[in-house]
Amino acid sequence: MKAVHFGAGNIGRGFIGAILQQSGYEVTFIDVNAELIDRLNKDKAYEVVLADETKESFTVTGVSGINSKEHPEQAAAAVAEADLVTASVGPHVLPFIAPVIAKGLSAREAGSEVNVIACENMIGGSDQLKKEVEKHLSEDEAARVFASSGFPNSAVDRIVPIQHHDNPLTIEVERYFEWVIETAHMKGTQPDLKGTLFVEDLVPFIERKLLTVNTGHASIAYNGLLKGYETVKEAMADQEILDVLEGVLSETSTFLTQKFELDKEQHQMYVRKIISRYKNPYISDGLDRVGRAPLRKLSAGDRLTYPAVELDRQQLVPVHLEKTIAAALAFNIEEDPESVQLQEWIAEEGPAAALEKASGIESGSSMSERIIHYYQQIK
Ligand SMILES: NC(=O)c1ccc[n+]([C@@H]2O[C@H](COP(=O)([O-])OP(=O)(O)OC[C@H]3O[C@@H](n4cnc5c(N)ncnc54)[C@H](O)[C@@H]3O)[C@@H](O)[C@H]2O)c1
Ligand SMILES: O=P(O)(O)OC[C@@H](O)[C@@H](O)[C@H](O)[C@H](O)CO
Repeated sequence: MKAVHFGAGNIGRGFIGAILQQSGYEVTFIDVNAELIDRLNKDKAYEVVLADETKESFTVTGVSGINSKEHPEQAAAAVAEADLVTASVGPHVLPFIAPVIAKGLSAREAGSEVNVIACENMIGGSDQLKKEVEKHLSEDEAARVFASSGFPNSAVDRIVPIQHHDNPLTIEVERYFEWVIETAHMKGTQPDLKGTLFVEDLVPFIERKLLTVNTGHASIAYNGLLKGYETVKEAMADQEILDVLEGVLSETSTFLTQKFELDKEQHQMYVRKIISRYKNPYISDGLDRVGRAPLRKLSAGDRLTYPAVELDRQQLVPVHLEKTIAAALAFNIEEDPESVQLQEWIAEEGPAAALEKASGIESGSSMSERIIHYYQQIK
């Protein structure tokens, strides 16, 4: 069986590629990073190390790579022959991998079924990828391609920080992982993927994950940076950061347990497990990585604004989410293009207009005023 995975980065190598290989797939990574692709083709294998007291490691073998910047036709040919296509490139990169996927799917043998699964931190990631792919197909081609290609949404959870090893392929990951895949939009036989959960409706799973793991993470990053910390580990040793984190997760818990009628005690256990993962002493994760792409993180359907606006609609004031949104406005990392853009908007138009542009929270609304009040306090 052949799998093609777009994005040979942290989650690609450290999670999805490893699961695919352990499930019997021969994995071809497609990436634009020449160093990674050349090394994959040279070594045909890489090492995954578990970030805990055991430091156990295993080798992912039988892998190769295609540089889609240099060889887009080879990348499309790999998609045409694949039994499964997956991606973890970041939500904003989906439009750039779509042409190759469209070309590959169009070139498949008539009726040969395949699933394309986006493994990104977003709600409806595969739906979004399908929309991007559709832009590169005529109406007739789209009807033919989508009759045999499924785009099941998925939720992926495993903390993989930025890596610093002599071998650029080596990857250190936490032992914990969760990969949930939606069956509703799947074509053909369900793939047999080790340790993966298949569910009819992904919405409760992706929202629970995004609004717990990622909202919590964002609060540690944005509030931690304000206090001069550089890593999650440093920030987690500060009681004030822990208090905001508890507050944020209590607010998203209120939203999630109501919306999905979750058992409160079980959800609390889930929250406690996530907090213990942030405290993993064997992982050093930069707050700049965790807070990266603040415009995406502040956007209306993402981890901060979405739960805050929903709670506000219920006349509940989500103080901790609002304080975290204010802290996100202050995220100022010059290597991060979205941070640069955000700071330009703030400088040119003021924080309330910048907040509205990023999140859709209307300038002059009571929520905007509270957030800007916190932002002025920070400044
Ligand atoms: N790292 C984590 O802890 C983690 C956990 C769960 C989910 N995710 C999600 O996984 C996705 C990837 O995150 P990551 O941490 O692995 O990032 P990453 O930067 O390590 O990996 C992304 C990879 O995509 C490649 N890429 C960029 N443009 C491309 C293109 N046009 N075609 C092919 N490849 C391209 C990059 O070169 C890079 O190797 C994101 O959506 C992220 O939210 C990350
Ligand atoms: O990848 P992002 O930028 O959406 O979010 C940063 C982190 O919160 C994220 O990568 C987590 O480490 C991951 O989602 C854990 O499963």
